[in-house]
Amino acid sequence: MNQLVALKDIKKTYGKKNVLRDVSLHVKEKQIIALLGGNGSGKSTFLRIAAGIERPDAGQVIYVDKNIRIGYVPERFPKYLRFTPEEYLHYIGKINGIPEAVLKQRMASLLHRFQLHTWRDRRINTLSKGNIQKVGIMQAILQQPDVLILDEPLSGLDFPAQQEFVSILSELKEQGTTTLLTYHEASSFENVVDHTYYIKDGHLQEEQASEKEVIKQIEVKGINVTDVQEWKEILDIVQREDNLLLSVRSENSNQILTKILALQGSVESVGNIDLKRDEEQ
Ligand SMILES: Nc1ncnc2c1ncn2[C@@H]1O[C@H](COP(=O)(O)OP(=O)(O)OP(=O)(O)O)[C@@H](O)[C@H]1O
Repeated sequence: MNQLVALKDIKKTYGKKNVLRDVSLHVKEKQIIALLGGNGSGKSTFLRIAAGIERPDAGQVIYVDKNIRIGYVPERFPKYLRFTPEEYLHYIGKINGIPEAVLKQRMASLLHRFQLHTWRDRRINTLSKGNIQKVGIMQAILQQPDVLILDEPLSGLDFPAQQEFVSILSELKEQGTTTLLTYHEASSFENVVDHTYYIKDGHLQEEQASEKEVIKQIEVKGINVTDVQEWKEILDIVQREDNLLLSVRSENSNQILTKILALQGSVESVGNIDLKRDEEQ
C-alpha cells in the first residue's frame, strides 16, 4: 500500500499549552483512520495541520505527491453562505476543474443520497445545522479526494444520513481515498475504521484490536419492552422516558437495527458504552 502523507515529529503550542508534543503518523492509501481523544486533546489541531491549513511549530508534513487532492470538513462549516447548496457545489466543482457533465452527475447523486435535493435551491444560511453539515461534507467529497479530512462530521446528522455517509466513505475507500476523521460519540463509523489512534497528553497512540469496544447502546423510540425482551442478542434494556436503551454486542448491532426498523421503531442514536476522558484543564 502506498504512502500518501507523512507527519513527522509534529509539535504545536498555543501560549503555554503544548497541544501536540511529538506526533508522527504515516497515512497510507485506502484507509479509514479515526483520531480520538478527550475535549481539547488536540484532534482538530492535528487535522488542520494534516490538511495544510495550519503550520506546526516543529516537524514536517510531507505529501508524497504535490498534486494530492485534499478534502477538508472543519468542525464548524460556515453557516452564513448566501449560496444555495447547488450553487455552492457547482462553484467548488469548477474551482477543482471537474468537467461540467461529471460535476452535474456527481452533484445530483450526492444531493439525492443526502436527502438534500429538496433543499438544493434554498440559501445555505437558511438551512438547519444538519443540512449545512451535509453541504460541508459534499463539498469535500465532490472532487473524490485522495485524502479526506473530517472533523466531527456526524455532528447534527440524523441517523439515515449517518448511515449513508458511512456507505459513501466505504465507496470512496474502494476508489482509493484515505479518510482521516475524528468523532466523539460512538458511531456508525466504527465498523469501517481500519485504525484508531488516541491523542493524549500531546502524544498519539494506536489502539490495539483487543482494546476495541464491543458493547453498543442503541436508543430507540416507538417500540415497547415487550417487543424486544425476547431477542437473545440484547444484553440489557433500560427505559428512558419514552425511549428504550438497548445494549448489544457490536457484532450484533446491525442485525438489531434491522429488526427495530422492521417494527417501525425509530433509531435515535447508536453509541458505545463509553469512557470519554476530558483533557481540557
Ligand atoms: N487557534 C488557537 N489559539 C489558541 N488555542 C487554541 C487554538 N486552537 C486550539 N487551541 C487550544 O488547543 C487545545 C486543543 O484544541 P483542539 O481544538 O485541537 O482540541 P480537540 O481535541 O479537537 O477538542 P474538541 O474535542 O473539544 O473539539 C485546546 O486547549 C484549545 O483551546
